[in-house]
Amino acid sequence: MGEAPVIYVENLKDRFSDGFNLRFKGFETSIDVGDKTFVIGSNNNDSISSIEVQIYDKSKVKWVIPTVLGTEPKRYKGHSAILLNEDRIMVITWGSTPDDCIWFLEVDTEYVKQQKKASGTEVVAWSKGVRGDAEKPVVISGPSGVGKGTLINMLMKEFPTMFGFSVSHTTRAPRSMEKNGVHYHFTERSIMEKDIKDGKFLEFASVHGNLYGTSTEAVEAVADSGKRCILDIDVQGAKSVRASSLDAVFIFISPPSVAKLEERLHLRGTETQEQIQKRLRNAKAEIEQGKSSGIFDHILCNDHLEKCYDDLKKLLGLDGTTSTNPKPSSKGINLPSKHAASKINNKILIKSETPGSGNPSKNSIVLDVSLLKGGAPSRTRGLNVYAVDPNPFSDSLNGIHKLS
Ligand SMILES: Nc1nc2c(ncn2[C@@H]2O[C@H](COP(=O)(O)OP(=O)(O)O)[C@@H](O)[C@H]2O)c(=O)[nH]1
Ligand SMILES: Nc1ncnc2c1ncn2[C@@H]1O[C@H](COP(=O)(O)OP(=O)(O)O)[C@@H](O)[C@H]1O
Repeated sequence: MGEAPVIYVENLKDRFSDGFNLRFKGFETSIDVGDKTFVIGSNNNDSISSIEVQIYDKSKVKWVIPTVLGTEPKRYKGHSAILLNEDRIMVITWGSTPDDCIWFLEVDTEYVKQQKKASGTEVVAWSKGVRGDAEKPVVISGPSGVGKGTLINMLMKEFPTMFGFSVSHTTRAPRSMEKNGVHYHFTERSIMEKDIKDGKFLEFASVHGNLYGTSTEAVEAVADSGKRCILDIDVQGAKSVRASSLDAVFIFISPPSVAKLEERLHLRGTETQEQIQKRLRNAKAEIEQGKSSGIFDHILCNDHLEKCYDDLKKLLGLDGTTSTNPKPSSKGINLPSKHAASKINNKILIKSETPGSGNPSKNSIVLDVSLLKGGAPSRTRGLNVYAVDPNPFSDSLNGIHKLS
């Protein structure tokens, strides 16, 4: 069956005595990937920092502190670490809440390779693990004034439990009716630039002279609530999302003519004449790109609003033939607060090590990682969870049943 020990908890201070000061005050694990050892340490006594990563490069005989991208796990009591596919380490935290106990530290995925190349430094990236799957997000692009916001509002009004809007960040000033946190997160450029550098954004672009971007959290919060996420982003942003790990449906809304676009922007009355002219100049390139770049799965012309809305609903399978019930939000995983983990093929067996919990197989859980999807900078979805039937005579994974 090929069960392999997968937790390597060692005292690295003894193993590597090259004078490098390991900073962890709490608990640490190490995992070998190629000629590197990744040491993940939690600082239990520290009120500020929770988890750190250090790398021992055996070929260069030196320690490296990598750039850590993404949102890391919150403070916890300890963890198990398991290498998957030679490119990511599954970190199962002890004593965390059910929705916060499975994490992936990506060490050599495509995303990490790209980031290493771009920064010229050692990079690792966190991605939170989530049970089950989410519906594909819907990316809607098109020139300013074409009617994206109007169409999205109609959809959200008709199907309030089904769709959720990805609230972007922007450095542009709010319009009079816009609310912070609802229409946009209005933010300072320096803060947004730092968050982008820290890997918190799925995509960003400079549009009409302002910075706009979709944070990973904006999209994942909608998916976590069981709703289908809608993104209203420009063509550059759509191109970035297309190249990312997020699997989405891409729709371009085109105007019947540039003259109609101009008329709509004037009637909307939210921009100055100068701003309108800038948006119209950009519109021509956006329409060309939208129609020819191959980014978009569907192009809809918004001439007559009701007709365009009906077409949009058809594309999304909302023409009455499919159920419009929202998917249940992804549930967490109740893990024993202290446990041992081992890997058998694509299954991770987690056994309780909590004193007094009795029969160890009683609290055993299996995480199936064969259908994982996504990854940094977003969540890693597709985790399946099974309970193992209590069986004092067997350590095997026979008799497992899926937890709903
Ligand atoms: N790349 C990217 N573009 C965005 C984002 N949010 C909004 N945009 C785009 O920025 C452009 C300007 O948006 P906005 O200032 O709200 O003006 P409007 O399109 O005229 O209503 C539009 O093309 C939006 O689709 C984002 O998070 N990322
Ligand atoms: N098909 C349409 N025909 C005429 N006006 C429209 C149509 N669709 C949207 N509008 C109007 O055009 C303006 C711009 O629409 P909006 O949704 O704000 O565009 P965007 O979000 O793409 O910038 C709004 O005043 C809206 O009411």
